[in-house]
Amino acid sequence: MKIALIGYGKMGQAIEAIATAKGHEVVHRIDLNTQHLLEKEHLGQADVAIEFTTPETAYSNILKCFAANVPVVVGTTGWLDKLPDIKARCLEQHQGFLYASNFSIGVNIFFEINKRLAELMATQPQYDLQMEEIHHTQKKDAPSGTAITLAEQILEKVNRKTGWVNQESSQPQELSIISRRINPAPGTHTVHYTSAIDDITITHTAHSREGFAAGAVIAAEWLNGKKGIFTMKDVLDL
Ligand SMILES: NC(=O)C1=CN([C@@H]2O[C@H](COP(=O)(O)OP(=O)(O)OC[C@H]3O[C@@H](n4cnc5c(N)ncnc54)[C@H](O)[C@@H]3O)[C@@H](O)[C@H]2O)C=CC1
Ligand SMILES: O=C(O)C1=N[C@H](C(=O)O)C[C@H](O)C1
Repeated sequence: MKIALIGYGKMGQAIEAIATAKGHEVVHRIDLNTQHLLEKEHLGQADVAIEFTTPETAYSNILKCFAANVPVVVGTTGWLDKLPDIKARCLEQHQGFLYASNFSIGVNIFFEINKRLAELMATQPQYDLQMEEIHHTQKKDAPSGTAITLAEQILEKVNRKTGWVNQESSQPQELSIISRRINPAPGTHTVHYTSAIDDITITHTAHSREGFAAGAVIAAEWLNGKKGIFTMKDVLDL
């Protein structure tokens, strides 16, 4: 499979190592100084694009993939206000698009555990809850995309929380997400349920970026040749 990497930073390089070890060919490494490679004549040479850039640039890069008729796997976080627009354009233009706030298999299993725990806690108002995410200091967005996914899953089930805030909160209806930036931290996410009697805590800790990169390559292999809007849940059949 011919891959165009859009964003050749920490994730782009980790993805290249895994993709080439699996026998794929990286035909473009697109970064700030090689923006001309986003044009259709170049990008169109790839079977699939993998986009890990910045919250400010993901949207226009995805549109370039649509224009070049190349399915795109997107891992960039912090741009979700534009997700409805991207989904609409994807369908209008008959393109392939797969976004995940976290590509690691472990986190996607953790998402399923989080949903089930929230379902059980929905009828147990004696438990309050709080979330925490820890990442390296170069991270641009807060809370993390993964934390937002976890919070949305919880809010769908636990009616005593009406929304999330990215700070400590004394308002019982607010789900507090605390963001910490410490080096080195590839990504740790925790959901704490606390009561006067006991606590239940679930945590996923990434030991490196390998899980995110391996998941992104699996997603690209799966998306190759497909049209439509997908997530990691489709890839892993969860
Ligand atoms: N969904 C997931 O599983 C994961 C998502 N991420 C997200 O991926 C994104 C990138 O993360 P890292 O690689 O760690 O960041 P990074 O800062 O190491 O790399 C980003 C790269 O994008 C480049 N870039 C900036 N604007 C660009 C443009 N217009 N076109 C092409 N390249 C451009 C930068 O020069 C830089 O090399 C972040 O939003 C992060 O939150 C990170 C890890 C896992
Ligand atoms: O920026 C990162 O590094 C990560 N970003 C993703 C997020 O925002 O959830 C996924 C992972 O936690 C690493």
